[in-house]
Amino acid sequence: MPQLSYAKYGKDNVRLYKVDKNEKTGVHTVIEQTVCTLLEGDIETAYTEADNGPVVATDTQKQTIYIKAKQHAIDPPEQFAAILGDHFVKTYPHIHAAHVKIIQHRWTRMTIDGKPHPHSFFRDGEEVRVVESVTRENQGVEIKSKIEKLLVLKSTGSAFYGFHRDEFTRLPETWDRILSTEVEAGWKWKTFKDVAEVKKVDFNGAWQRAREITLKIFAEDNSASVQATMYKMGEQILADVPLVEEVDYVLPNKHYFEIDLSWYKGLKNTGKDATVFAPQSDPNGLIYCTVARKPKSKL
Ligand SMILES: O=c1[nH]c(=O)c2[nH]c(=O)[nH]c2[nH]1
Repeated sequence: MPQLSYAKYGKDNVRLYKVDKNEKTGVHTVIEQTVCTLLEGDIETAYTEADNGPVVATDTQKQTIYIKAKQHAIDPPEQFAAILGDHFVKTYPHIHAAHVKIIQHRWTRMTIDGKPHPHSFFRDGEEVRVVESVTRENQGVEIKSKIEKLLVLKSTGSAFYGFHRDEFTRLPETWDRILSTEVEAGWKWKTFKDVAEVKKVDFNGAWQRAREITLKIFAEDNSASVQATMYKMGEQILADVPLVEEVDYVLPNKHYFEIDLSWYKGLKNTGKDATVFAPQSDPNGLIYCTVARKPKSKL
């Protein structure tokens, strides 16, 4: 006899825009997000007995996002996620957990004639700021903040040598290579007991710090490998943001291949003479790591 072993449901891809208009200065500040809410609880009969009684409609969840966005700040997104989660578990006695994911898109203020423009913005890249939260009834809120889709490249300052070699190995060692990746970085906060506790945290400062650390270490580290460089990033974020328990990175290694052009009039384009490369879309390396304060388990 089959049984429902797990269920959650909600509304995904709820697009949200909020503007703050400073009446005194005329300066507008805009935030655009894509929100997902998913609810868990005593909802089995909706699946097993076609009973819609316990179903807080996904449309209701969407309307709730709009109303709460009007009533509260939506920035920082971590705080807005906690407000939404708290609402769902407190309003509906049969809902015991609320998952909220918020993707915050970039709208960067334009500089016109050397001055910040009061109400015009541009999308400076596909990078997004992401928040994933789970609020559980009487158990507080777990929050993970993330940077995703931050594309970076360095044209030197990266090596890869001394790796294991056997009969399957073809890759030559290199002491100078191009390093490029699309950063996915996440930092998991300690569990907060309620929204009041969440409101005290400087999430925007932490996001800025994590981003600065990622870029600075990427640029300045004389990289021995993706693995060694990403570990340094994780260590530094843990050192700088005390409320963070764990940092993880997922970094694809986007390869740039040398092209031998010696067939054409002896052109030199390899080793130290390499200037024209072939960027590869696939396959790519894919390197994960999680850096925690206390050792939990061996890899
Ligand atoms: O930084 C790297 N790590 C690897 O594990 C690896 N493997 C590989 O082929 N190139 C690289 N580069």
